[in-house]
Amino acid sequence: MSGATGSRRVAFETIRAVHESDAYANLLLPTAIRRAGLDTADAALATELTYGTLRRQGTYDAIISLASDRPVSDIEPAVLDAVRLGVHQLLSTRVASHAAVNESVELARRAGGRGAGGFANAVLRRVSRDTPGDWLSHVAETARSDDERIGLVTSHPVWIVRAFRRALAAEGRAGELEALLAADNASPRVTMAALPGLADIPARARRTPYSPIAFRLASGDPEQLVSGSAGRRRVQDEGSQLAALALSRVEPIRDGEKWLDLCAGPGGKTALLAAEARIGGARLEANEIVPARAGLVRQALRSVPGRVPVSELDGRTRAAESPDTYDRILVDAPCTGLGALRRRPEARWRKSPADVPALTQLQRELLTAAVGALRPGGIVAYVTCSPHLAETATVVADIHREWGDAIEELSARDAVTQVCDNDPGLLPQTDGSGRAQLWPHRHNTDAMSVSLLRRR
Ligand SMILES: C[S@@+](CC[C@H](N)C(=O)[O-])C[C@H]1O[C@@H](n2cnc3c(N)ncnc32)[C@H](O)[C@@H]1O
Repeated sequence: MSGATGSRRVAFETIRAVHESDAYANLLLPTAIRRAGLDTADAALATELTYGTLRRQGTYDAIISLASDRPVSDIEPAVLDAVRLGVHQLLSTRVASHAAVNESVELARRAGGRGAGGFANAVLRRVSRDTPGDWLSHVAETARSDDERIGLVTSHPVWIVRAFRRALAAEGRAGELEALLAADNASPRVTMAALPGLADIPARARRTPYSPIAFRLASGDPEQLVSGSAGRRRVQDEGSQLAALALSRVEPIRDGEKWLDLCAGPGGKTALLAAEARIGGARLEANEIVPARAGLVRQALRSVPGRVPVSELDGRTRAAESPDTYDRILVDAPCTGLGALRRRPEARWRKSPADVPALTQLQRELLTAAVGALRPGGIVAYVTCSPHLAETATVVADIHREWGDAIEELSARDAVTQVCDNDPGLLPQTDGSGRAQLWPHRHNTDAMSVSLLRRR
């Protein structure tokens, strides 16, 4: 199977797996594309259809509900996915309408029989009669509040709209909310890192504005570059690079320093810290609670000469076992991941506000355990791939309350800025903290938050 039909089938089956078995599109898609034997152009189409349909599902469901005159919860899930895929092609791609409709009708018919095909046909023909702009207006009219309108039009759950607005307001930029939400709906370019001291940025690559080790390929397959360099050139978001470098370069490394990466899986930042430690003469250790992910950390570390022990413990226990030991600790905490919605198309529909309290409790416990494992003078970087204030500013404020004068906050904004090739223009936080917040719409990175705390 190949061609546009093959692309649509791969997209449909991937979307089904995401909804049926909680699969991750970014993990499933490469295998599905390989199995279907898609060429580069068809693989790109399959990727766009899968990611676009999943990202914009909130908006499309509102449109389908209007066009079919029934709530989407009343539509058989496989048929609904076929219709969503059709709506995406009609409203957000240049795919010819007849192809979008006919192939989605066929997918719906195969999934649910002749009646389902007829239903999909009626809904998609109704959708094809209005422009994308008209549909956004129709959907906006159904909203009961301004936040709901923004959520429906930009395809974000309302709680995420609100969390983002608060995080932007914490630097006086609530007015950037719609730009941020729009950035979440665009496909990010693949960013790579050349591990310091082990690989150079390839001559044909384009530099990115901030990280001194980051680049993007104008053409070619990033995975080939990764395997061809034995992992010394790696795929890594520029924000993740800056978070790790902020810790490793916040001050000169003294020979023999002890470093710990407490929540290391799958090991992207561990590999970078290992390369930095190797240059500066520090000794890195890593820890990851999930054994399979600890395996990925070991794999990532193969690209860096030298031994980095990887333990598989709860980070709270791991840190508590080594009081007053480390000079630098990275706590890249488990979080909602709201800062990486561009790259994980289904993520916004998987998390809920109910997930936040348990995560923030764990984040506080990991961070306080890490502070306890620092030597006097040692520094912990508390990093989240989320701008949600409950996971960022509030966790750090709680740790300040707990540790009082025993810790001081360093300026993570200065530390990140110092590392950058160009000034990222990181904005001060209204809470007066030194926290650095990166943003997809401003920096073209994930929305990483970095705080640096020194133990006195
Ligand atoms: C945000 S990810 C870390 C990403 C990683 N630093 C990188 O750059 O590749 C957080 C990790 O923490 C792990 N984790 C969750 N709970 C943990 C705990 N209690 N102790 C240690 N690790 C934990 C998760 O399995 C996950 O791999």
